[in-house]
Amino acid sequence: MSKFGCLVMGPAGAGKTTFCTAMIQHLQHSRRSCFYVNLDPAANEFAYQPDLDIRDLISLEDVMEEMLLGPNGGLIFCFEFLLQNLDFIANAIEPLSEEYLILFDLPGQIELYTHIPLLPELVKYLSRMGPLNINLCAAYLLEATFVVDKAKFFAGTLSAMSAMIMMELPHINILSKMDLVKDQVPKKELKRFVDPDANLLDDEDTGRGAAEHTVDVSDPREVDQVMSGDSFKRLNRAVARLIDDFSMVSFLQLDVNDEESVGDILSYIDDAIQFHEAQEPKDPREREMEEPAWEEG
Ligand SMILES: Nc1nc2c(ncn2[C@@H]2O[C@H](COP(=O)(O)OP(=O)(O)OP(=O)(O)O)[C@@H](O)[C@H]2O)c(=O)[nH]1
Repeated sequence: MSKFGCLVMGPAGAGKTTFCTAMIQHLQHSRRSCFYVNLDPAANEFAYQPDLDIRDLISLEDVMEEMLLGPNGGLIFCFEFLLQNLDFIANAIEPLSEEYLILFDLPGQIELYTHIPLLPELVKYLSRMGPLNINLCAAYLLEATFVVDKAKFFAGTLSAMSAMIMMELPHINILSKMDLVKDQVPKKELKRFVDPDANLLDDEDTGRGAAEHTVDVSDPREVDQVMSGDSFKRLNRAVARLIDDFSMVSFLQLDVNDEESVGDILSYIDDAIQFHEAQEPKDPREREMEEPAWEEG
């Protein structure tokens, strides 16, 4: 029997927990079952108490105190500990039927999505490749307020791409907190961020025609000059073109105060994990054939 889930990812403060809350409410209104898993060992408050909470296994505060680690080292320790105690997740999830949507609320430390292999290892365990056999997708949230600063927006887009490459899961990118920008940024302009358009950066002074110069990276003054000058703008443009040329990233827009917007995102999640197909009644023999064979070790 398959299970269905969504990993909610994104930088600190992107609105992951708020999104999970809105999604739980929407699922409840639609009479659908939801299982909410908090995987952030530093989380504080929740509108909905998680059904499974990593803090019942290990808390970041205790780790930092006992191991004399900072917040980032502490988080890595917590995830390593979770990976050594996967029964903690399995015992809670194994009994769930395929009607449940399992929401995993992840921490906001960006390094988890960029260069530390802990999350891919967890994904492998949870997903169809592993014993829990969850049809998983990833929802990556980026704050819509980033559209005001185009370089920041493209840097955020790169982090979303990095997560896509690391997780190898069906992936949905979401511009969160749309309520904060929809009255400030014209709809037509916003559309250019939804399917990122490299020409956005051409709208600004891009320093075309600046003299080519090899930078001495050992000289902080030269590096400073580059980061605030023409080379930096050219680098931004090159990155934006790469994203645009390969149509690598596009965004859905989320306004958590608008039930329709939350419902639209849920439809994309359902499609990505093929939720509705699994709810159709099946011939028992067909069901048996679909069960993947998982071998221990
Ligand atoms: N206006 C507005 N504020 C939001 C929205 N979503 C989240 N916020 C606010 O943004 C802040 C961070 O929201 P969270 O949901 O805690 O973000 P998070 O990504 O879970 O944060 P971390 O767990 O620290 O990574 C809170 O103050 C929220 O009230 C939104 O859609 N609109």
